[in-house]
Amino acid sequence: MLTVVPRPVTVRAPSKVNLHLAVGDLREDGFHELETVFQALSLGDDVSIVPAPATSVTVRGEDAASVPTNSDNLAWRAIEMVAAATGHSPDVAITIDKGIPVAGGMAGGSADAAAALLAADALWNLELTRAELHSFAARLGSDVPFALTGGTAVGTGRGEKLLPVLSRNTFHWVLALAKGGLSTPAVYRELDELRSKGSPPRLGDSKELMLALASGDPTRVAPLLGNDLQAAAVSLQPDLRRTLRAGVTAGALAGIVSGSGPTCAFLCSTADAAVEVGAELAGAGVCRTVRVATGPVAGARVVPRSSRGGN
Ligand SMILES: C[C@](O)(CO)[C@H](O)COP(=O)(O)OP(=O)(O)OC[C@H]1O[C@@H](n2ccc(N)nc2=O)[C@H](O)[C@@H]1O
Ligand SMILES: Nc1ncnc2c1ncn2[C@@H]1O[C@H](COP(=O)(O)OP(=O)(O)OP(=O)(O)O)[C@@H](O)[C@H]1O
Repeated sequence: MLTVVPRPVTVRAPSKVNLHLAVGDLREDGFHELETVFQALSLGDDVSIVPAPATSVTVRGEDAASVPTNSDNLAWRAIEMVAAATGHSPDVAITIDKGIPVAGGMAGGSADAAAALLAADALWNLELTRAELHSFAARLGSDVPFALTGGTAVGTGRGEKLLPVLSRNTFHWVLALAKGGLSTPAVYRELDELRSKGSPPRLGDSKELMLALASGDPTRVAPLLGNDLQAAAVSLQPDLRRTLRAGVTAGALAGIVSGSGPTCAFLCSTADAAVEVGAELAGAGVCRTVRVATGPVAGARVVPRSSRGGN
């Protein structure tokens, strides 16, 4: 008798940088009201799922050891959520190939959650609508909806309400990965603390940035990059100040802390400039390692079997 061996489904999801992250006041539900402009970057994670006797998570890659392999993992939670809502068994083996730094402010866990949602949709032939996927995503985390949509988008609410932004050209980034991670809630708490003690400057709206993105000119975009969480991340990890300076000294157009940090993102004028800035930063001893990346890229996508290595 012929037994049908189920084929794994693999989904690739992007990381993100916040080009503009204006943090409003703390809401009653514990979240802050945001106005943010996200850009999806080419550094990504691959998440594969295949039916198995029980749910499990295996994580591969440089930062694998610091990622939970139980039901705390956001990919596991995504599978459980879709399974419960659609009457499927959540028994799948999940494999995550991490290219996104863990606890780095680049939405790695959120990317895995978004990838797992799409993988469940494909494995179980659910044909979920974009609205249904978005609703699952928003319940999993504020950054998860953007990992599904990708591109460049403005996020409001706690970051989950998205509208696409016109962005011409490909931008070239250097990412300086830090030695440790930063906890997102701790960084938001630190910002509240800084604001209770004084009046750190607050970003305005993102209108100028939108025009610069539409022009596609990185020299217009660079001076408009801004992140209200940067002061809080630097307060918790003062070494980041040195990293930010080193990137600009190395020739980047501008540098910012990515999201809640501690990854620093440097916008460069060309692909060649990014390689040069990356090499100089790597030699300056101001970070754990560097990566170059481009943006914007697409949101979470099923990887066709023909373009997968090995299986
Ligand atoms: C820093 C950013 O990455 C910028 O895009 C996001 O705001 C964080 O998004 P995330 O990691 O998906 O965060 P969530 O898992 O939704 O929330 C984690 C915690 O971060 C804080 N949080 C998050 C989003 C938000 N708008 N306000 C907040 O204060 C809250 O303490 C919350 O309990
Ligand atoms: N699949 C996952 N990948 C990475 N971390 C995960 C995952 N699932 C749960 N976590 C937990 O979430 C924490 C934050 O990890 P993550 O890489 O998502 O941070 P981040 O990139 O700073 O998030 P964000 O930018 O969305 O604030 C980790 O320390 C880890 O304990």
